[in-house]
Amino acid sequence: MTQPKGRPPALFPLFSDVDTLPGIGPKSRAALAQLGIERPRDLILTLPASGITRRRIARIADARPPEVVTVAVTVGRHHPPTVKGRPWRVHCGDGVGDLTLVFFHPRKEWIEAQLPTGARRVVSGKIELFDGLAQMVHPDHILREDEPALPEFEPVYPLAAGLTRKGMAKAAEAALTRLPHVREWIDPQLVAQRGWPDLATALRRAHDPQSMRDLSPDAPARARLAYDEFLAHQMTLALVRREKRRLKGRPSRGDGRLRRAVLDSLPWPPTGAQRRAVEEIAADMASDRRMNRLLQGDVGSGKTLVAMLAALVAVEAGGQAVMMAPTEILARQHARALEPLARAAGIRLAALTGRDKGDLRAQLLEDLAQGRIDILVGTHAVFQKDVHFHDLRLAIIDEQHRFGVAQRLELSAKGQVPPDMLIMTATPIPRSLALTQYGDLDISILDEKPPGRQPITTVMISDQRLDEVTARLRRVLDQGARAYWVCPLVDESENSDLTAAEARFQSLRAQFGETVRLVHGQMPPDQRDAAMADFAQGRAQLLVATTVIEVGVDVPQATIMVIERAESFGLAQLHQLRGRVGRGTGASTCLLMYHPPLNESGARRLTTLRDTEDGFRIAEVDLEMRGAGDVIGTAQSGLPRFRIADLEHQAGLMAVARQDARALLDRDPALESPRGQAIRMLMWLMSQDEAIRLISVG
Ligand SMILES: Nc1ncnc2c1ncn2[C@@H]1O[C@H](COP(=O)(O)OP(=O)(O)OP(=O)(O)O)[C@@H](O)[C@H]1O
Repeated sequence: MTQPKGRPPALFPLFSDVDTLPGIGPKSRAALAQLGIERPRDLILTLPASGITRRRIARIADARPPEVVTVAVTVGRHHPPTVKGRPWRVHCGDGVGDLTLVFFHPRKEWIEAQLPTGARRVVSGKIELFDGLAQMVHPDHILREDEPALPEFEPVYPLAAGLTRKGMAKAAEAALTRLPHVREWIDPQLVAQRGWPDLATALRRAHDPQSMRDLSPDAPARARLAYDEFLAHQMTLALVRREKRRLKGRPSRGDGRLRRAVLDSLPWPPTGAQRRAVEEIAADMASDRRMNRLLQGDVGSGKTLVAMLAALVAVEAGGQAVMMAPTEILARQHARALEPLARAAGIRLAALTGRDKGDLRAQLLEDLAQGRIDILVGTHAVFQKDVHFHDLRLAIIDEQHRFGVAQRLELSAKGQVPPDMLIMTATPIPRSLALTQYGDLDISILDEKPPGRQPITTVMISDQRLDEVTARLRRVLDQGARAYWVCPLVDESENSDLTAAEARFQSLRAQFGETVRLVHGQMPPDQRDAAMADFAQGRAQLLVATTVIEVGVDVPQATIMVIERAESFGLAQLHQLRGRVGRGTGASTCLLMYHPPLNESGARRLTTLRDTEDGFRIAEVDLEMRGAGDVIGTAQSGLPRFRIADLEHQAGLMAVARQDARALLDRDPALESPRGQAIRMLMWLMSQDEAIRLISVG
C-alpha cells in the first residue's frame, strides 16, 4: 500500500494492508473489509461494542437460566439425529445435575473429537431450560480442564460473517503492537483533570475491558479515545474555517437607513435574539474577512426578518444579496414574505426559480446584471451559469441540513470575490451535532419566540374519535377559525400520501363545503399557490395538506392543526408541522391523531411533543432516540463517521474539543510546537489527510 506524502514513517506499519498482520489470510481480510477494516489502524480503532459476563459456577444446579456460565462437566452419551433437521445432542453431567449440549449440523469427526464420552470438559455458553431440562445450544467454548481458565468477562467486537470473536481479538492485539510511541497531544491539564490514560494505555484497556463498566462512554480509556476522535475532527473544521476566513471578503458596512425603514414599518420590535443575531451578522460583514455564519432558529422564531436585515446590510453597502431555498415552494414563500419588507425599504426584490423561462427570465437576468435588482430570492436556479450579479455581497442559504462541509466549500468558491455566507436552518439541532456538522461556521441562535405568543395546546387523540375531532372543528370553523389538516405519511411513495390527502379532502369537503382547500407537492404550482393564497387571506378556512406545508408557511391567523397518523412522522418533522400554528397572538391547538395501539417509539415521540414546544429540547430527544446519523440525514450530510465517539453520550467532549482545537490553532498556527507536532500525528492517525494540507498554508 503506498503511503501518502507527508505521513510520518512511524505510522507506516499501522497503515499497511491488514493482511500483513500474522494470522490474517485472504478470508479474514475479506471479512474485515465488510466492517470497513482495511488496515491495522482500523483495527485498533474498532473497539468492542459490548461484552459477555460468563460466571463460573461449581455445579450445573447453580445456573440461573437463561444465563451465560462456565461449568465443568463429564461428557456422557452422544445422540446423533435420527430424523433429518434435528440436532445432535450430547448428554453431560456433574454427578448431581444434567446438561444437554445441542448442536445443529456438527461434523461427526469434530464433535466426537471435541467431546469424547467419559472425558472431563469445561463448557461455556448460555444455559437455558427446555422442557424443564438444562441445555446449552452451541457452547461458545469447549476446553480441556488443563487449558487456561476463561476470563469472566469477554469483550464482544462487531462481527461480520467469517470472523470469530477470538479472531477479532487476536487481530486487534496484533495491530496494537504496531502502534508507535507518540507524544501526548491533549492538553496536560485536561488529561490530569479527567484522569485519562495515555494513548497506548487507553487503547490497550479499551480492547481489554474487565467489566461492562469499562465499556461505558465515561470509562476513562474510552472517553479519552472519543476525545481524540473529536479533536482530530474539530482540528479539521478549525483549519477549514481558517482557510475560509483567509478568503478575503469585502467589508460591507451600511448606514442602517434601510434596516431602520423596515423596522419602522413593523408593528412590533425585534426580539432580543433577533437583534443579537443581526448584530453578529453585521459585525461579520463589516470585517474584511468572509462571513461564514449559521443562523439556527426554532420554528416561528422570526428568521425571515433576520435574513432580510442581513440582506439590507449588503444593499446599504451598495451591493446585492441572494437568498436560496431548497425547494420551489419555499423559495416562493420566502419571496412573498420578504416582499412587504422590501417595499418598506424601497428596494427591488425579485424571485427566480426553475419555473421562470423565456423573456421574463432574460429581463430579470439583465436587471440583475445591471444592479437594478437588490435582492434575488430563488432555488438553486440562482446559481446557474448565466446568472450574473452586478455586485453580490451576501449569499443566504436556507438549507435544511442538505449541505455538508464539502458542498459549502464548493459553493463559496463561486463568484470572483466570494460573497459573505449566511446559512439558515429551521430545524434546531442539538449543540453537539451543530458543532460536528457546522464546526467550521460561527453560529447565531434564535432561541426566543416573539412576545405575545401563547403556548400551543397539544393533545393526543385516537383516530377512533375522528367524529369528535370533526365535530369540534365544525364549531371553531363556524366561529371563523382557520385550520390545517395534515395527512399521513402512508409510506415512502409520494403517491400514496396523495391518495390519502385526496380522500381526506373529499370527505372534509363533503362535510364542510367550499371553505376546504387541498395542497400537495404534485399539484400544478399555480393551483397550489392559489390554494395557499385563499387560505392565507381567509377565503378558505380549512387547508388539507401533505407535508409540503412543513416549513416556511406563515399564516398567523391559523390556530388549529390536526395531524393524522401523527405517529408516522419523525419528531423534528412534527415539531416543524406544529410550528405552522401558534404564530399569532391567538391561542392555538394541535391535535395529534394516532392509530392505536401506539408502539413505544411512537408514544415517546408524541408525548415529547405534547410536553414541550422547545425545539432544542425536542432535538435532543430526537438525537437520543435515533442516533446522530439519522437526525442529520444520510452520508451526504457531511457528518463524519466516528468509530469510537458516541455523539449522544459524549456531546460535552465535542464542545471541549472544539474550543481546544481553535485555541491551539490560534497559539500555534503552523502547528510547529511540540504539541502542534503531536496534533499532526493525531490527524494522520485519524486520516484527516486533506486537512493536514491546510496546515502548511498557516
Ligand atoms: N419580533 C417579532 N415580534 C412579533 N412577531 C414577529 C417578530 N419577528 C417575526 N414575527 C412574526 O412571527 C412569524 C414567524 O416569523 P418567520 O416566518 O420569520 O419565522 P421562521 O423563523 O421563518 O419560522 P419557521 O421556520 O417556522 O417558518 C411571522 O408572522 C413574523 O411576522
